[in-house]
Amino acid sequence: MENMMQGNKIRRVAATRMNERSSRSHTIFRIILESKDANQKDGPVHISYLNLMDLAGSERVSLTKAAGERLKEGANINKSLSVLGNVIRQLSEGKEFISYRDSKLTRLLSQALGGNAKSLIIGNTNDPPRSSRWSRASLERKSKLHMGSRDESSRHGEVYIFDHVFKQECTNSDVYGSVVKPLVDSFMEGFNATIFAYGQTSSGKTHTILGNKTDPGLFQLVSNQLFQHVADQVDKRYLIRCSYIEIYNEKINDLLDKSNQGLTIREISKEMCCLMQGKLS
Ligand SMILES: Nc1ncnc2c1ncn2[C@@H]1O[C@H](COP(=O)(O)OP(=O)(O)OP(=O)(O)O)[C@@H](O)[C@H]1O
Repeated sequence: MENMMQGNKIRRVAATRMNERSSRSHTIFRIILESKDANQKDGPVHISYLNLMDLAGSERVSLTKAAGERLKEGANINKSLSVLGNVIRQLSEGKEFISYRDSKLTRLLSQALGGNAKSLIIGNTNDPPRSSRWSRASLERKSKLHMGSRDESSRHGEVYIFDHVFKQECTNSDVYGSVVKPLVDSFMEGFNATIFAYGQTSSGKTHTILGNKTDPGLFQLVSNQLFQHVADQVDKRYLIRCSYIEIYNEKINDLLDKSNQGLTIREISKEMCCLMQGKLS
């Protein structure tokens, strides 16, 4: 936890007209869980990944009045979010070719988005919203119409289905209990999972992931559940590894080690992946 907080100090943030501490990079906090049967010395090792993503917010220059370096950052943020949107659309339409390689963000997430990996997108919205379509009142009203379980919003032929719409006064723990915990349960059962905080600038994405003393964020809540689970499973042995990186202007920087900047992505074959999971040995 302390390392994570240290990492946040070197994450790129800057003041814009929309947010005094606006994230200028996407961050990926990744937990890798390795587990094996405590009674089987050479038994298989199961590996699963959980990514907690604090995406930088999409920006409109007309609102942020960005110029110079801020403008360049904003352009990179918008471009990578657009690639992420394309990838998610291609996956949901079952396309054969998925354009993972169009941005560092999607390259790093390729294993966590495809296959039988599970994803959850938490859409944060501003108050007042930039568009009435995304106002809390509008979403809450529709949520009530749909008995609070699923919500649909349709305009220009687009249909959005929400698992849940939360009220303005809800806490990170409310979000965690309703929609995040089931995903973390799957992760501990061996599925790869990714949770995105997504939305416009200054809509509270970083607050969702990091929280504060009175309203702990998802990072703290996931860690609590994970370590409690590990402590309860006496017949299993676990290894937990973490990484915390940012993608800033298409450059990957290690937030846990200041000297480790401009990292390159190395890909491993599917066979090697299976070997690592103890399926072929
Ligand atoms: N639910 C909340 N409770 C209390 N404060 C909040 C909440 N959501 C957001 N804030 C506050 O609003 C401000 C903007 O939030 P935050 O920085 O999390 O937005 P963001 O979506 O990550 O923005 P950006 O994309 O520009 O980085 C911060 O000062 C944050 O502490």
